[in-house]
Amino acid sequence: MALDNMEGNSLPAGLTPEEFQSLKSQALEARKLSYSPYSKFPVGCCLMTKSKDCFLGANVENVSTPGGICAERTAIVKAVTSGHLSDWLCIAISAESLETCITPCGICRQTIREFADPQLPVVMLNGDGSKCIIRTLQELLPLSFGPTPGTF
Ligand SMILES: O=c1ccn([C@H]2C[C@H](O)[C@@H](CO)O2)c(=O)[nH]1
Ligand SMILES: [Zn+2]
Repeated sequence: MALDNMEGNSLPAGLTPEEFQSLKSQALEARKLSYSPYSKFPVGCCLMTKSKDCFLGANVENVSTPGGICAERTAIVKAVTSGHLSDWLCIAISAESLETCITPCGICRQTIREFADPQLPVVMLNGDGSKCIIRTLQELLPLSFGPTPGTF
């Protein structure tokens, strides 16, 4: 419980408490955009840039399972194709479980790594935002293989 609450986490740098609340509620809200008839596991994502622009994503599945895409990568492709390649402030995700905070899959961690600094905060929420785990990308993907040699 302690780990999943704000304890051990610090507010992502550059965010006011109000902006953090908004980030969390947008990640929760984004679940409504999910197309997940196969898993019935809606996931929402809010990617916030340093200019506080928010890109929402949700998982979009396919009858051919590998054709599905996670919420995180949906938000990422929206941000990148809107010109936001290198100015990310943080990324937040939520599924429906009230007990457990969702954590990003390996492919999404690597996709985040393509564009973000290893210090990017990743905010992992439970289903109503009452629990939260915040870790840097580096903590989620140690010794990462990224596009800039020598940065892990
Ligand atoms: O961090 C995650 C984990 C899972 N999913 C999606 C993929 C699939 O559509 C469904 C079940 O795994 O949840 C995400 O979008 N993000
Ligand atoms: Zn993923």
